[in-house]
Amino acid sequence: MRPRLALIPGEPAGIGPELVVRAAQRDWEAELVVYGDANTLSRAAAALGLPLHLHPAGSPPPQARSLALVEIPHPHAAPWGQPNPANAPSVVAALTRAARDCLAGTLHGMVTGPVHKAVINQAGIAFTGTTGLLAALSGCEVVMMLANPAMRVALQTVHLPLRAVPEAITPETLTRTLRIVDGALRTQFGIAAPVIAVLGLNPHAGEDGHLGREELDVIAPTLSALRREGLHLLGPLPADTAFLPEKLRGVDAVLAMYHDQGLPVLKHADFAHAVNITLGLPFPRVAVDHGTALDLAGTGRADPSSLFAAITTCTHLAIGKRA
Ligand SMILES: NC(=O)c1ccc[n+]([C@@H]2O[C@H](COP(=O)([O-])OP(=O)(O)OC[C@H]3O[C@@H](n4cnc5c(N)ncnc54)[C@H](O)[C@@H]3O)[C@@H](O)[C@H]2O)c1
Ligand SMILES: N[C@H](C(=O)O)[C@H](O)COP(=O)(O)O
Repeated sequence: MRPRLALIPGEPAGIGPELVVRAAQRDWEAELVVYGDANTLSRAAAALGLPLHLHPAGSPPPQARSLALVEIPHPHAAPWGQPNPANAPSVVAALTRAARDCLAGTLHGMVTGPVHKAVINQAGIAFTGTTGLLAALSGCEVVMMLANPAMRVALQTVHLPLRAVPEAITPETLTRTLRIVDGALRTQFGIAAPVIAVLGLNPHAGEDGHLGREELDVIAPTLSALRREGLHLLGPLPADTAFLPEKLRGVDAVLAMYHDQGLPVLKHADFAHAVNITLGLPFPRVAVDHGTALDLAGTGRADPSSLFAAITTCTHLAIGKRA
């Protein structure tokens, strides 16, 4: 089966459009259908001095390396590096249409470029990220997991202010997260008995309650209950040493309690080849691990490796290969 995947450039003033142009220079195992704005993509191709061939989705490609396009126009041609909130509704519409087509089964997955959360909120659209949008559209509980050749890191809490994190870690939410991660590692990644290393929240995993009680009161008892269900869980582990290479040996994923507990380590280990996978959806969704990089937009200096890894990962997930 040749999977058909949506490819969504994201914020038009960022590096997403030029990364899509870079992807268009290659042959892919999957059929890529861009949900985006032809004018923005053509401007990105001109900025890079690269060819770009687009044809309407549903019609046969007129030549090799032509990308199918579902046209979702942006009302403003925003200069590179200067997002315009007036484009936010069409940015969100591209994500929404692709997700609906995945849910309807006409697409086998979606690959998303970077969006600018603040600009979308400035437009009056409440938006914590594409992951949250997809959870709402699909009615599914989801977990964000980033992965690169060095490690996989899933997040218990994602785009929350730090002060809201402790109260978001409850036996119920932690149980739900760990069941989703364990289930996805088994079914999507083909790992028969996955081992998940669960980090503590506090320094030194709470130091027996002297530096915080979340480990004793919430995390440890939840892990004990889930171990009785057959999950292979380590922890709660002190986060400062959990990522040492010898500690990661035999670990299939790390569960971090909050965004910046886990992601800086993963992005430091290999920013270029990391991807962001949404677990728990009925279709694969894989995103780049980086943001809109407004400082680089239009310069041709943005590295397309994460987008390429996202396309490959989504293809493998869509055809049921181990990723
Ligand atoms: N997948 C996503 O949609 C996604 C992911 C992360 C951040 N964001 C959003 O992007 C916006 C900007 O975030 P930020 O500035 O914190 O992070 P960023 O990733 O956009 O930029 C951080 C640094 O990394 C560099 N960088 C990023 N991607 C690069 C690439 N492909 N090649 C070379 N260098 C690259 C940038 O130039 C910058 O110096 C925010 O709104 C954030 O929420 C979106
Ligand atoms: N937390 C993600 C990262 O650091 O890469 C990113 O902001 C993207 O989130 P969404 O997939 O929810 O847009």
